[in-house]
Amino acid sequence: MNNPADKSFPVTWDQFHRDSRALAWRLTGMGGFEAVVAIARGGLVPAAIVARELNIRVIESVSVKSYDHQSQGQVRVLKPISEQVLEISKAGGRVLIVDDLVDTGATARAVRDMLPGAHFATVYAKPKGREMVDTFITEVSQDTWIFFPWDLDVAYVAPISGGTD
Ligand SMILES: O=P(O)(O)OC[C@H]1O[C@H](OP(=O)(O)OP(=O)(O)O)[C@H](O)[C@@H]1O
Ligand SMILES: O=c1[nH]c(=O)c2nc[nH]c2[nH]1
Ligand SMILES: [Mg+2]
Repeated sequence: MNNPADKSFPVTWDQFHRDSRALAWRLTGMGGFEAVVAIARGGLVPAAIVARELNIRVIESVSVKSYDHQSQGQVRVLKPISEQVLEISKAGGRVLIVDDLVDTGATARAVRDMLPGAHFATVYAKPKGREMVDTFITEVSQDTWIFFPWDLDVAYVAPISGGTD
């Protein structure tokens, strides 16, 4: 179980695009990947960006859910990986799994078990889960909650001094 995080790390669309591109750069030269598996929903956005940069056309998704707001529960698989992509991996083909972040590593562990030997990449990583990931771009502390642009809106924020004017 995760405690609600103390710190927040808001990410804009520009920053997320830049960080996802940086992930693609880091993955170049790691061998031609035949397919990308995006962990929906958060992994869909970086997977699209990475697949575009690395010219990968076979895109699969696996739907895994474990959080209600900031509380973690059991990892539930709502949509499995297709036989076609499992076969690519079993035949020795390189498969790239992409997610937006790894936190406790529970999601990554569940998906890794489905695709042993695949390369696992995330844009962000927290310390508890980073060992589960082969490649990531930015590490944040465990007590930080990352706010992704698709979960945000532009809103008023009170001054740092606490005053209202
Ligand atoms: O390392 P963990 O502790 O397992 O946490 C990381 C996972 O949690 C979030 O997904 P979530 O299950 O909230 O679903 P979503 O992608 O649809 O937002 C995030 O996108 C990762 O997939
Ligand atoms: O939007 C999110 N931000 C996070 O830091 C996080 N950790 C697990 N799941 C998460 N979702
Ligand atoms: Mg997710």
